[in-house]
Amino acid sequence: MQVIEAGLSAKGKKFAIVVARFNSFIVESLLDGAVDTLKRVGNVDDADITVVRIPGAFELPLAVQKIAASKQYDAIIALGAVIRGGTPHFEYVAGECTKGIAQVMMQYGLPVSFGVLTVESIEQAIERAGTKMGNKGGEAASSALEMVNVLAQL
Ligand SMILES: Nc1c(NC[C@H](O)[C@H](O)[C@H](O)CO)[nH]c(=O)[nH]c1=O
Ligand SMILES: CC(=O)[C@@H](O)COP(=O)(O)O
Repeated sequence: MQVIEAGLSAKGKKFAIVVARFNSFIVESLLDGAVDTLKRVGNVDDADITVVRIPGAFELPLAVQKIAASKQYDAIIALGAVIRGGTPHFEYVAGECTKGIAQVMMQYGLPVSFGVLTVESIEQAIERAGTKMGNKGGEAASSALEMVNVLAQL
């Protein structure tokens, strides 16, 4: 049996983090978690991390696509927070964001981590942005580190 798996150290690799500004009080904590994981777990240098800010989760796929097309990065981490309101708006924003990011990942064969919260309430968002349910930005960064290293072996 051959097993291909990889660690998380990715010194010398380049990462772009795309940050949606909508619900920024949550997303900034996801960004903190992602940067901390890249540096502390992945040994990634500060100079190898680029942060790109955009308006909202709906814009994430286009920004991610443009970054992937630049061929300057080994992985992209998409961060945002879509919080359900009183109308069906949530379904459209979250749906297009998810679908679009997945499409870019497949189109370019580049790891794109999905660090976008899609939650029912602000409380659920807070829990996932560095409190009792962990930090989903950090988890997305961890997935990006692992995928960069796994893909290098395939
Ligand atoms: N409601 C949320 C949005 N809405 C804004 C859209 O993402 C987009 O910026 C706007 O429609 C202009 O194209 N964005 C989030 O990130 N989170 C939300 O909960
Ligand atoms: C993404 C959303 O659902 C939310 O921000 C929009 O709120 P609403 O549905 O109350 O307009």
